[in-house]
Amino acid sequence: MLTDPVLTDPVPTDLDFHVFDTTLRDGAQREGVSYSVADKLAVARLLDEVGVGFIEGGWPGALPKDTEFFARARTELQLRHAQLVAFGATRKAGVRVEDDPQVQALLDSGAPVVCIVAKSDVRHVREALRTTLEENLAMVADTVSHLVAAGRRVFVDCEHFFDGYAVDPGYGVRVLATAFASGAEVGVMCDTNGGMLPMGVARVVADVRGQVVGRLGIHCQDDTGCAVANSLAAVEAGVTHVQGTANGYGERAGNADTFALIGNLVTKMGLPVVPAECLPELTRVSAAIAELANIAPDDHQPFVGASAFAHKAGLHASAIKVDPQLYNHLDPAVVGNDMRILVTEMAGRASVELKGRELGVDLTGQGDAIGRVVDQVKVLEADGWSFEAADASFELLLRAQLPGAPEPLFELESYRTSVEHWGNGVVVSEATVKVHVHTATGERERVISTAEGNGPVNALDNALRQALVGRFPALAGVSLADYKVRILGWNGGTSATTRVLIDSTDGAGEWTTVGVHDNIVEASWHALVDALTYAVRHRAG
Ligand SMILES: CC(=O)SCCNC(=O)CCNC(=O)[C@H](O)C(C)(C)COP(=O)(O)OP(=O)(O)OC[C@H]1O[C@@H](n2cnc3c(N)ncnc32)[C@H](O)[C@@H]1OP(=O)(O)O
Ligand SMILES: CC(=O)C(=O)O
Repeated sequence: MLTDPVLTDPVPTDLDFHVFDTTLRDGAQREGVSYSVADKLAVARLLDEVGVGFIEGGWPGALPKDTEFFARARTELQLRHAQLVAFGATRKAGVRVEDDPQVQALLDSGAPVVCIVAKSDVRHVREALRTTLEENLAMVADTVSHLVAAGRRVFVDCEHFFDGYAVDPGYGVRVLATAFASGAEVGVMCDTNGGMLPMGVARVVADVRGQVVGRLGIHCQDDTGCAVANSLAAVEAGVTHVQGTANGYGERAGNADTFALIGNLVTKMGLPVVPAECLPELTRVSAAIAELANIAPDDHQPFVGASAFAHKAGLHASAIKVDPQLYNHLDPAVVGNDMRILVTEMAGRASVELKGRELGVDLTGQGDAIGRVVDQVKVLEADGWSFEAADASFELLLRAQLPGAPEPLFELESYRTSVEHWGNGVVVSEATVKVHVHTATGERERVISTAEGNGPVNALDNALRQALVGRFPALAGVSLADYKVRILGWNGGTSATTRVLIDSTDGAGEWTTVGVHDNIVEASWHALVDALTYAVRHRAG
């Protein structure tokens, strides 16, 4: 019997339904992903926070890292909701289950649940396993009974179930029936090659339900882009165990996305498959796992992406102003996400009003100013400017149209930058700025400042901040965090319109500004001036 359980009893939902996450097993089969054991432990903790019932941690015995993961999980993982699952295969053909080291490693892992993969397509049994259909059934029966006798809960992943069903439906059903008769708790129908569509999945699941007694599950790969839809169709047809991976990471095109599955099952199908308090964790956990996997988050991912509730079109904004539900399929807060309004060339007056609200700018009675901002943004965007990612530049532009708008921080007399390549291979930039700064007593003071930098923009930034810091001390704590350049189109020769985005930080927060010009240094200058102006007006004290 199991003597050293890894986990405490899970906190049940009020529904008999399994959400089974395989980020750490199938998700790790995605090209480019390689978790350390510490990463795997961190991912497991995060998955537990979204309330999944089962976390498949890997294949102990096959991968040393996974063996270590299960060993460390015994002392380092305290999960509140999930049970840990060890993945493995049925015993080898012609080998006694007691003598199969791969099966023994599953027991040694200490995981309270074991999920074994079994062949359920006659072609795979004959061609890949090179054994008989009867021996494959014996492999399933022996492995399941052995693990159950040792006190494990056993789930069986029936590989290539749907493809096999098209060739010999009776055999896949026999594999499921054998698994259940041997003590398996779940028989999972796998769309291993990911070639199914929802209609086909629903048909097969409904057909199989009438032929076996036991909990059926679904595992879908995303090769047709239908993994989530296929899984939901299977639920509709009667399965009560769904497998997915965080952000849909997985072999080839990936798996069903656990977060989209949970979002849809709870909010669209009315199935409380995770504890209610876990649902708002989806967005945070999705981003944190992307970080650990070292994959840039997909902003457009349903439910949890940064753009999942971002509205660009003016007509959308005008309806959202009346009622956000008119253009949102869900209140974003339900899954821990936020609605955002984007002000671009596609904006109308309502977009600017809502953006103003988001930025904390009071636009009551400012109809004319709002109209001027809409027009100005359209003209600037036609010239290559983009305020979508540059909220700080937009806020300065907006406030400049309001009564009592503040004076610029300084007037520019001139700036100059140079790049020197010294004989020893060192490249140094220098910049000089000449500005007129308004002093506290209202005088105009001419300041000339020269500074070096590792590039012309860095030198300009240093020289300008040096010129202004005496008057605006908060600038001492401001620095460039990121610098992005986009060439918007060649005008011939080396001339092109260049858009520069600058992220600045004062240690407590970040803000983004934009500049556009044919000359990259001048484009950068615009973005720099906005960055420092924003720091003085909206970050200082
Ligand atoms: C659909 C899925 O995603 S299932 C998950 C697949 N995951 C992985 O393969 C990742 C981890 N895999 C590994 O580390 C290795 O492949 C190992 C350790 C499992 C096996 O490595 P090796 O012993 O070198 O074998 P190899 O990978 O070449 O072949 C797999 C063996 O398992 C057998 N096998 C395949 N599926 C099953 C099964 N369901 N039940 C029993 N045996 C199986 C094959 O017949 C083959 O046996 P053979 O060596 O006697 O010909
Ligand atoms: C088990 C599994 O990962 C599959 O069949 O795709």
